Amino acid sequence: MTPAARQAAAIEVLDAWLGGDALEAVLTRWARQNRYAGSKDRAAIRDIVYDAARCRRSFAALGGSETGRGLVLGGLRAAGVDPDTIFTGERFAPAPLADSERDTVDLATQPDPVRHDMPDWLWPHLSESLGPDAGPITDALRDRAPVFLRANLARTTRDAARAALAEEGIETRPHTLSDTALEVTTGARRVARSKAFQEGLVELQDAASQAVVDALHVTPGLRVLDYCAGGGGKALALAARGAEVTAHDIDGRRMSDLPERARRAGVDIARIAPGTAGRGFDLVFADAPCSGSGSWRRNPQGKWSLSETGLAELCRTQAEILDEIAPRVAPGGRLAYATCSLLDAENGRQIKHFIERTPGWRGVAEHRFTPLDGGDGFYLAVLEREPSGSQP
Ligand SMILES: C[S@@+](CC[C@H](N)C(=O)[O-])C[C@H]1O[C@@H](n2cnc3c(N)ncnc32)[C@H](O)[C@@H]1O
Repeated sequence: MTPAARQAAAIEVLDAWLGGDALEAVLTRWARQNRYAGSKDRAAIRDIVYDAARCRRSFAALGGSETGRGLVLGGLRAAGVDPDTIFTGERFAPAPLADSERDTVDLATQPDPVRHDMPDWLWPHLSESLGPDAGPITDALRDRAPVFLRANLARTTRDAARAALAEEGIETRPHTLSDTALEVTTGARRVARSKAFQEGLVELQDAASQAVVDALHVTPGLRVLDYCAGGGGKALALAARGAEVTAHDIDGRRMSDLPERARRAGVDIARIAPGTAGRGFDLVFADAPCSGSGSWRRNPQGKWSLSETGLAELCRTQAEILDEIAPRVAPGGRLAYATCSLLDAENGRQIKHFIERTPGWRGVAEHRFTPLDGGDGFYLAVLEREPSGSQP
């Protein structure tokens, strides 16, 4: 496909997305209906579409309309590409620009939520949560996320994993966020098929997600309940550091890949049915459901689908989860609460309210990671239960 044909395909996909379909579903459908497109074409179209989804408002402003055509036009202008080289009207290319599409705007004159690609209602929450960093952090969410791997300490070291990947042509560099983190610099699309991955030397995991696990300072034999285990990314990292992990999730199906992932990683993780978590754990960890605002580089749809009522609902669920897990911590043990959110309502404020309403707990550590550190945005609070705590 020519560059112009790829942009035309992206216009079609974006129109379907703006019409309400999920981005991944539209991309899959487009590929099925256009089998002539090779893997390089599909990857290029995907990149165009995801860039436009991340930069929806600024591209729409630059392109003059919030349509697939407007987003693609705005994206070309943002990248400094002359749109007339793409909008040629030749076979498979988008139609030439109309006069009305030749007007351009200066992004610097646009309101903050447009310049930083955020919904209007969310901007005050972000400003309040991030202060003067709101602009730089939300701008970082407009970029593509790097691909990070976690060296699986249950099987190897970071240096050995790096060397094994390099033998397969996958180049990486250590990342400062975690002593297990590797950032892929070449060959990211080959990782999942590589021998190093298949043999469990590495896992795909964001670097800040790894840093969250590091900050839990797990020691071998520590009894950990991962209360919101989901696909098990953090459960696997905890087990690789020697913890005795019990994985729980309100939706047991979300943990269905965990046995296979644990086998590949060479670790044991006990899975329990929803609602059957016991008590007396040294550490109870809740990687809570959240807005996902720290990971909107990877899932840009999230920032447009989150609503004020949706956020309030998430905050209620997070408070309930904190109340559910607190009694499961042994006296003198720890509770850890994490989100991949940048919003104080889901993070510090949530913990402040928990400590206010729950006797017998004190905060011992708090960590905040933002995309400016390289990985996704994450929040972690670690609390300690008093040895003679008044919890039931
Ligand atoms: C952020 S994801 C977990 C990601 C996972 N820890 C990882 O590292 O791959 C949050 C998980 O919380 C689960 N969840 C939502 N509400 C819950 C609740 N009330 N109790 C337990 N789990 C819950 C969701 O099903 C989801 O799998």
